[in-house]
Amino acid sequence: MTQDVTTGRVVVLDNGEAIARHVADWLLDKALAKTGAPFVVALSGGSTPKRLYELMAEPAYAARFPWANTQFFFGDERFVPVDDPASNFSMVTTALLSHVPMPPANVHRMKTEGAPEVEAASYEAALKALYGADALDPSRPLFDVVLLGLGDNGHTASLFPRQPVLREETKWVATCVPDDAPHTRLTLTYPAIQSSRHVVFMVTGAAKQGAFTRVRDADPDEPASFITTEGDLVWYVDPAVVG
Ligand SMILES: O=C1O[C@H](COP(=O)(O)O)[C@@H](O)[C@H](O)[C@H]1O
Repeated sequence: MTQDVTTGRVVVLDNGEAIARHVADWLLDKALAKTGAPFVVALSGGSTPKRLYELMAEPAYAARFPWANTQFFFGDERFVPVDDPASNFSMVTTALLSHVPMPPANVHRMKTEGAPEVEAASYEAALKALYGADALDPSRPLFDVVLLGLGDNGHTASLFPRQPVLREETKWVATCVPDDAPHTRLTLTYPAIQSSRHVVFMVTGAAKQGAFTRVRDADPDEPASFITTEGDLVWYVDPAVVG
């Protein structure tokens, strides 16, 4: 089922498994179609993306995916040690990276060893090095795909309600200290996410219904209401999300 909403297109699939399988197939097609330049993806944390990563690690899928031509960045990270269970990098490593022949140099984790502001600046420098410029050109998006989730409280990546990072117009990567969730965060900012060919939200479960409804109604207090892209934006949700 597809329906129009304020922000992007909404596709309702049966459950998280169906969403993960659909996005895995779609991502493989996009990756194989990208030739002559790296396929650049910003990965999300979260439970539904985790199943996507597990599917990508399956041998039949992994054998077809162009790992060497792909660059993985992260949309956000909790400022915890790299092996902490709360680390998005740790989750992606366990679900995917430890099973596939991805060149380590193609995986760009958000580091948490130094001060948060220093690590945010360092990550932005890595993105700029890949992009080959310090200014984003709308005709040449930074990311092929940005994967995103939606928190119960309306956050996406680590763009949390009421936080100064929501007003960031210059930086590509910034810190965020949520007042209603644990851990300082590093996150892509709105301008960096906007510099994309595709934004894909994966959202499941009744707990997300309230936040999703508010985003659909363009509630200005929901950070996800302001996600934009130079390309197309799709919300993959299950029936519990739309209610
Ligand atoms: O904190 C985070 O949560 C969001 C949503 O995760 P979910 O498990 O509730 O779907 C996620 O998109 C983000 O990457 C993560 O750091």
